[in-house]
Amino acid sequence: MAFTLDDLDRIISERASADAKESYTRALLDAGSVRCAKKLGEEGVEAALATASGTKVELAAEAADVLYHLLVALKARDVPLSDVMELLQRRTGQSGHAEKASRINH
Ligand SMILES: N=c1c2ncn([C@@H]3O[C@H](COP(=O)(O)OP(=O)(O)OP(=O)(O)O)[C@@H](O)[C@H]3O)c2ncn1[C@@H]1O[C@H](COP(=O)(O)O)[C@@H](O)[C@H]1O
Repeated sequence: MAFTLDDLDRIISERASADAKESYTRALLDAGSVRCAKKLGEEGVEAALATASGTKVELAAEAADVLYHLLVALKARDVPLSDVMELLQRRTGQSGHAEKASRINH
């Protein structure tokens, strides 16, 4: 079966209770949400650079880093992945242009 974001999220939740010496995830969470935010920002920039001028392999690797660090950031702020997926699901009925207009008008 294909590996999913839910699978990665589950691993991150499990590793959150590991020892920080053994788990990069636990070490990041111990360092706090500002450190998680910094890593997410760095990986986002690296993914953007790879999108503009990297190879497809480089972009795939940077995208993997972004997804991992995004899930850790959500964990650091106690935002369940299911809340994010629910928002995305609600948006499926409309185009991106209509979704943007609805945010601007609120
Ligand atoms: N998917 C990932 C994953 N993707 C990226 N990374 C780490 O994210 C970091 C990327 O940051 P950089 O490239 O800037 O590397 P760095 O300079 O060493 O990082 P820092 O010292 O700045 O934190 C690297 O250390 C990567 O190893 C990940 N670390 C963990 N996972 C998953 O999380 C699971 C649990 O990991 P642990 O918590 O370490 O057991 C693993 O089994 C994986 O499934």
